[in-house]
Amino acid sequence: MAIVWLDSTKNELTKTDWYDMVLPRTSTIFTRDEDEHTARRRLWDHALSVRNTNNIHIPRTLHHIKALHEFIDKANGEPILVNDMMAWYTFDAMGDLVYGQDFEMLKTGKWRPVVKQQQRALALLAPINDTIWIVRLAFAFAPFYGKIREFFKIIDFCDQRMAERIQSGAKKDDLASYFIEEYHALDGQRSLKERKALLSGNAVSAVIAGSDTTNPALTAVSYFLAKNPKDAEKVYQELQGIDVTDSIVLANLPHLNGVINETLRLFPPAMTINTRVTPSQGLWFDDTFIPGGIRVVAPKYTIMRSSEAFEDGASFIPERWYSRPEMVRIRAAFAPFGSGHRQCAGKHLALVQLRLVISSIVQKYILEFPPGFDAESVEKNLKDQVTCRPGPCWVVYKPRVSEMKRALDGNYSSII
Ligand code: HEM
Repeated sequence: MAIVWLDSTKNELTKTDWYDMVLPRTSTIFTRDEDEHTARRRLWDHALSVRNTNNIHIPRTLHHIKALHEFIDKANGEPILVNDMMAWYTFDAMGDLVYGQDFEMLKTGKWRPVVKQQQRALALLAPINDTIWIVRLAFAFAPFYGKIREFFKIIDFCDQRMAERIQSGAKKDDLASYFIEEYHALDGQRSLKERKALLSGNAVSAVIAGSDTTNPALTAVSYFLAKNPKDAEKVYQELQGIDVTDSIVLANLPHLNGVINETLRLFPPAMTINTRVTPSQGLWFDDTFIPGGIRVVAPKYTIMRSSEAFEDGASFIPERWYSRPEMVRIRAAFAPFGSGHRQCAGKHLALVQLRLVISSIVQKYILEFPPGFDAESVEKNLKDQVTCRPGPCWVVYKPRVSEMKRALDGNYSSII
């Protein structure tokens, strides 16, 4: 299976020049050197370990989930543009996780200009993803030109937050503390310039890799829940009598996790980005010889919808993940987080966040599309812009209490 082969330690595929995009900055995601990757990855595996995620990062997230509910309540039943709301939630939560600083977009209900600019810059970069040398040239010779300047602003923004974080000297349990520790630990082994590039690369990787992926996943799951009320109801039934802040219990709810898997399968946040290049001597993939220096990609969007791997692959069927396993023909084809030694370092954090946010929302609200809204447009307008961008998705969140009250009122009036 191509997805697994791409990052198998058994072959010598390496990352393409796409990963040079933010040079001289580097990090576990941006380095193309395998030994350097192993060394840098250790820090991320430690920082985002299951233990740290459950004990440190997730308790911080609960505060942002509360802000998300307050935002929904403020809308008072008016349609909400889910794409914006989830972008604000994920950037606020990642700002806190990385720097111990809430970006407060949910609270203000407004974009931080720098985050909006970064999204626009990624949209611009998308069509020239495979010719990253054009982007590098533009970065080198026209850094102050329009959209390119916008891309740099998010980097400057992350660097400024990191500088503030270092200056404050505070000992915090955020991700920055791990990056700063590494910065100091490499003193004497690496030049100051290299250490600064690593510090900056780590901060940018954390904010972008952590937010721009969880954000489309949460938008897409809201779309599927509004589109498939029976599935939302099944999740609601599973949540009866359980503590929706208990991430261990949530990990074992079959329909909730089926909904998440189906969302990540049909709208994979990283649709095609992980490109690799073949070694100079070339290599075999099954019976196909691929010469050296060729870029290869296993596009998740296409593979995860294929009928070879999934029966009725284009349909949203959460049951295939628990009661209808015959509908998953090739299990290894499901790899929204990548696979092997380069797979997502934040997989556990992302899954726990998705389970917490979705279950807390389903427990409290019924999701519906506003009258006249063309729901199919969310999928029709889906774009691959480094990460996945669902089309604008408008949803009304009806509090379940008022639903219950309406039903009761109805009963009373029929009795009277
Ligand atoms: C639903 C959410 C997420 C999805 C689907 C996802 C998916 C992926 C994928 C496919 C890769 C491989 C990219 C490549 O090789 O080019 C990756 C790498 C990575 N992700 Fe995620 N990600 C998610 C959330 C997160 C979160 C919350 C973090 C936390 C900061 C994170 C941090 C990283 C890092 C550091 C890497 C680089 C790993 C390495 O090369 O060693 N991701 N992610």
